[in-house]
Amino acid sequence: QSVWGYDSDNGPERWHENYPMAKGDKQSPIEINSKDVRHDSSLAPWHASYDPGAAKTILNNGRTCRVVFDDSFDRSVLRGGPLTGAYRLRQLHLHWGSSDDHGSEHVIDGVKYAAELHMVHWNPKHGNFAGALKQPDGVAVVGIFLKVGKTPKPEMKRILEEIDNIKTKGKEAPFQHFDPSILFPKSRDYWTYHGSFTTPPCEECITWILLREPIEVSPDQMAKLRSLSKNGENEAMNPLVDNWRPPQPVKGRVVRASFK
Ligand SMILES: COc1ccc2c(ccc[n+]2C(=O)c2ccc(S(N)(=O)=O)cc2)c1
Ligand SMILES: [Zn+2]
Repeated sequence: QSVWGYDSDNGPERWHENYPMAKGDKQSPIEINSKDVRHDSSLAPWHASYDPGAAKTILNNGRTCRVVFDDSFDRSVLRGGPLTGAYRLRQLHLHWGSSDDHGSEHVIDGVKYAAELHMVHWNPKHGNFAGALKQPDGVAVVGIFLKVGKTPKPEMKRILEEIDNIKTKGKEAPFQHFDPSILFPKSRDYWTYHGSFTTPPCEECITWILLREPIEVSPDQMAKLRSLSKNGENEAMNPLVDNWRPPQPVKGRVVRASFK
């Protein structure tokens, strides 16, 4: 069974063969065009209250670099914005390109960012993550765009320093005392719409909250991400890059903005 990936023989164009939801009408990512966005003054601000002690490990699963958090109780939660109730932070991960001019999954007015960071939260009213995947209000993902610049955010350093310990697929390292809210940009402005996981099985259970202001990373921080391998330690190095799904059909969905 050909496991899904981002190569020509198992990439986004073929995911629907094993994961039919990939052809649904609420798929993510999407291209956001400001002219089609509707400012919604009733949208509340969002709030994250994360416990740095909830961070557990960082791992390379051959498709992304992921930081995992303890989500066994309401320890690190996201509230407000378009959400009802508190959603528990489960993991964060990234998508990036082979060069700085692309790599993000969502595209804003034609702009592709070098990378996109996803903070994944789930709604505990559905019992557990697996249950939440089956609900339209099951999951909330905060998306932060990364652009390459000269004043990199020092907080990204922490994640990228760990990269040396998880170079190959399957490698995991302890990653503790980390509060991911330090990665948030100054502005709280966001777009929100209903969509799906951007990886198989592509369930349509996600309330997306995309932050308007990108954060900056340095060229060598991007090079660090690109030094991860898709393969295991006893296999040939195969750079883990271009792990992004292209924009999917909007199909009449409305993207709302918290800002004018
Ligand atoms: C059974 O084990 C799993 C484990 C993880 C699963 C998953 C099903 C869907 C998404 N996930 C994810 O964790 C996941 C995948 C994609 C995204 S994304 N890129 O933020 O849409 C977020 C979260 C099943
Ligand atoms: Zn993602």
